[in-house]
Amino acid sequence: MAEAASFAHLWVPFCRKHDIEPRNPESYFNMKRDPYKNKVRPDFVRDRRRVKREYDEFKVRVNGLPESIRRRSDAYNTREEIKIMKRRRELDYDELEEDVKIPKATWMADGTHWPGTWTVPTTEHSRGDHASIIQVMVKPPSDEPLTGTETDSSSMDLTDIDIRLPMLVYVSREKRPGYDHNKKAGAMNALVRASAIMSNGPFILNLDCDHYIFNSQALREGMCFMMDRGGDRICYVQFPQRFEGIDPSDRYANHNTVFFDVNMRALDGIQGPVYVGTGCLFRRTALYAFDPPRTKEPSSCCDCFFTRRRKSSVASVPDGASIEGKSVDSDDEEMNIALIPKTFGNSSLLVDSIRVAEFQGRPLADHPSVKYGRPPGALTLPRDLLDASTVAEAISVISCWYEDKTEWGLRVGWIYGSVTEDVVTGYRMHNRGWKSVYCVTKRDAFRGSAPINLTDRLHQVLRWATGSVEIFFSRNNALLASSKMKFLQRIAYLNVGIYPFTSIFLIVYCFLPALSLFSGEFIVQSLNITFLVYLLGITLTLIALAVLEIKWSGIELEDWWRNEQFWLIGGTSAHLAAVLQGLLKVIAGIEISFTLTSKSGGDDLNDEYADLYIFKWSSLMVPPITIMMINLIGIAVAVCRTIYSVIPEWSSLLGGVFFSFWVLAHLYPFAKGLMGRRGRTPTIVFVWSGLVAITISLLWVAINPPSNNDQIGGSFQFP
Ligand SMILES: O=c1ccn([C@@H]2O[C@H](COP(=O)(O)OP(=O)(O)O[C@H]3O[C@H](CO)[C@@H](O)[C@H](O)[C@H]3O)[C@@H](O)[C@H]2O)c(=O)[nH]1
Ligand SMILES: [Mn+2]
Repeated sequence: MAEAASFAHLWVPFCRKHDIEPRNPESYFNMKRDPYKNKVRPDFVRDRRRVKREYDEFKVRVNGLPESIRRRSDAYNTREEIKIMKRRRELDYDELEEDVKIPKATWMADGTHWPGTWTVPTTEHSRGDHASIIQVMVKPPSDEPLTGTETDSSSMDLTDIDIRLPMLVYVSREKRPGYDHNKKAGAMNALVRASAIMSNGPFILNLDCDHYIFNSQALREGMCFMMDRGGDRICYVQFPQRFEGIDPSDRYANHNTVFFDVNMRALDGIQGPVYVGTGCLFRRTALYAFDPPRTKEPSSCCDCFFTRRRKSSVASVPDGASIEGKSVDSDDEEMNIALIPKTFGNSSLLVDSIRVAEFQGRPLADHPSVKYGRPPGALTLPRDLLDASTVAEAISVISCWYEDKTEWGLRVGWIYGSVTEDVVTGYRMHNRGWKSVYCVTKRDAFRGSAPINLTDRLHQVLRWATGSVEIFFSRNNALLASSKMKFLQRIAYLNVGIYPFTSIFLIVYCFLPALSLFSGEFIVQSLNITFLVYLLGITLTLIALAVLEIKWSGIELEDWWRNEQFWLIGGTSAHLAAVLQGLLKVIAGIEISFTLTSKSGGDDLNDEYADLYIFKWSSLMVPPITIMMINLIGIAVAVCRTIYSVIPEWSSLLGGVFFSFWVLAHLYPFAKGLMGRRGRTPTIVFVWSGLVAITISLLWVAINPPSNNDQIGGSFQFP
């Protein structure tokens, strides 16, 4: 972090001077595009060369860190040992002659112990057992712009360039064995509290560790929504997730275009997109579980804070002053103060910051229609300097016990207890009546990496589906939504909870064509007019839906087809597993564990998409493999029968085989995934699925022996 912060002092002014995009040095320097296009400043070439060199040196230093930290720590540890030995000798202990045992500590450059995990982990210095850490890596900037100067030829000319950097703070919350740290949601909540005390920005951008900013102007676009008239009723602005490093054919629908360019856009027209965990700009007070302003029933739920807040802040410019001394009705006030530790915990700095954040997040009162606006100039007041006591308070709010007996994770902040904490967190806000906005920028706002091999992708989908099943069986089921949630939004959230259950029907549909080939009977016994009309109606609706989806969203037909394919692949494997796991959890109370989705590292220099071919066996693959096998066997059996029958009915065979092919076409990417790069599929896969397929086939034949008429494919005939 220190290395990055120091590089930033050169990098950020460089980006500002020459309008560099993206502002991620790694992807900027690896861009395939001509870096000199549209660049006119004559010193660009020199500056770029200089920065590139610094960046390369920075990378090499970072690579050398494990080694240099080890050497430094060894030196310090030896020094400590010598010190102790000397002291012993002075105290005449030398006859004991025993070895000095001191822990192999990891040391920082300033000669102190690293508070976090040590290279040789010990108690209080290991993963899951260490103190809170807050390090201010870049100090808060000045309030006034600070321009650079013209310097000697060796470095950059920064005249008229604002060289300020935003404050950068490293935060690692306290971890102790025996505490539930609530994974990402817990981490986010610690960050929300620490930042409330240290900077208290009224808006919070949240990015995953595998995402970066691709468009430095995206935030402004988000802010436009927040600051617009009525923008104070927006809880968050969600940007689409875009991915890099995905194989050009996007075999496993990693881009998720149908979700991000159809579903999310559609939701934008109702109450707003769901929160998808990253690339999201939040209003801080919405995270604090307040209702949006101007809700019809002000004291409907337990949000007494909001009532107080509104009453007291009509004309005041809060400047971090404490709640006391405000002209509010005293009864109300007492109740609220008593409630605060219960909701937000025992930090008065944190509680005081809430009102400031609310005030600063309001739209500018520059128009009569802006209610509770912020008077112009209110934000230009210089901010307080960071002092030691503030940092100490920030450290205390990221301790393990801080959330005890508070509402963090229950009502406030990111919600705990779900593997898809994001959906639940957003749902709670919509449920309070907040609106969200979907912001699709012309140039991608953020970009991230996604798991591109089959196994990791399936596990990712499994985790999402598991989260959905959990939501279905929890109080966050949209059936129990409040009246503040719009009707169609409720349907959408209901769908989020229900979709994994469709896997049950999907599985049946995938087996039916094969089974009808085995039995020689079509699924439908008699094709009457009513049935055909229904069938036609449904088919036309589906086609119309697809056409509209493609037309409105502007996605490619290929994207849509990939999505259909992966819907079936995920549906028959991950969704089914999620439903089973979810039922296990609800009925038997057996907990689910999941692993962090692995990233496409791109270590293989020869093949950019080497990860795509990684194959790890997973039991999730059994159902799709079985479906493929059975359908293939079904086709083979039907073809044989037709060939050897007295009067071969080719058209009816075609009718039956068509449906099997339809299923197989969906599973094609999956089959490709199984093959690996050079067909290195573990034999176990085929042994297992072969066994399962044969068992099912035999069972079917035993239960339902084929009828004697040689009509394979049943009475269904193609014209
Ligand atoms: O114990 C944990 C696990 C995860 N994370 C963070 O969570 C992010 C998401 O994890 P990842 O393995 O990348 O999962 P994805 O499937 O790529 O994530 C999607 O789905 C998650 C929940 O389903 C959301 O939290 C993510 O924002 C969303 O991008 C990571 O980047 C981490 O920053 C933690 O902080 N602590
Ligand atoms: Mn991710």
